[in-house]
Amino acid sequence: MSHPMSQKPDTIKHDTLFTTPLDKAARFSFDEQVVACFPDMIRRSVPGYGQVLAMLPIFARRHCKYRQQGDNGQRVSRIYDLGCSLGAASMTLAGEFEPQDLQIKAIDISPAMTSEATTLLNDNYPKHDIEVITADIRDIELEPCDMVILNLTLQFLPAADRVAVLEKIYGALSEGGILVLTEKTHAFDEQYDAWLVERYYDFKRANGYTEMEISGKRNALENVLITDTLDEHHARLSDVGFQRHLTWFQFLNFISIVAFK
Ligand SMILES: Nc1ncnc2c1ncn2[C@@H]1O[C@H](C[S@+](CC[C@H]([NH3+])C(=O)[O-])CC(=O)[O-])[C@@H](O)[C@H]1O
Ligand SMILES: O=C(O)C(=O)Cc1ccccc1
Repeated sequence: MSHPMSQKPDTIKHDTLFTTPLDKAARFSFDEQVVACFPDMIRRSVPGYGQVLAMLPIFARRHCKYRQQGDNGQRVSRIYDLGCSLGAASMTLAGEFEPQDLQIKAIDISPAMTSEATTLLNDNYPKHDIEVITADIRDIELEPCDMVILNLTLQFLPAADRVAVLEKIYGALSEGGILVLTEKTHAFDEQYDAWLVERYYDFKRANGYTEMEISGKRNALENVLITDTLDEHHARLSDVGFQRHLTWFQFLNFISIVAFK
């Protein structure tokens, strides 16, 4: 399987966003500048990003049982990709399923992201039923579905809004369906956390980021990307009704949980 974002390599810019000193107060935002280098940025900044994506079709194969009614009346599996950015998760799924088997709804609040995601998904998978929607995932209603993907998205919502989004997902999932929740976390223990953060910066250095880029991005993400601990994630999933949820992936401070309906 080719990497989902390797389809248009000539148009992907190298991430140089934090190579020059910036206004210290500048907040990170998913604007056109980030969109242009996003595949490079996320690959170099998120340990295990490609490995997590590659497992999504494998999970879908086991948990999507064509229970939903498609727009044309036939049975399909409906999958939500919430905070889809450029649609990498949707792209990976489309690549492994026949067009008639899936209905994908990919949602992101950033118009710069959804505009580019629409082009990428339509160009690569014109026959698939993929709808890209520009919306806040806190506001939308979810239709009955078999799989929900929150790949590095919940961490960008205000902490107070996270329960309501997860409750909505729990309510929409069919029996046997799954939520895949991937997040950056922090460790409760300060020493473990310091170790993980330092090794994460080593990971970034190994991927070519300089000290200025690392500290610039850290400042820009302050109060924008707000991490929970792994325990907080599991407690919240229990609170909204999920009786079974398992950490299936961890790479430094990045984790992925599967929650079973
Ligand atoms: N309230 C919101 N509603 C909708 N979208 C939102 C909201 N808040 C933030 N976003 C969107 O969540 C995405 C987070 S990136 C996801 C990567 C992708 N899942 C991937 O598999 O490549 C992760 C990262 O950059 O670390 C951005 O596109 C935001 O616009
Ligand atoms: O780069 C970081 O520090 C991260 O936590 C990952 C990331 C990747 C892409 C956008 C925002 C955060």
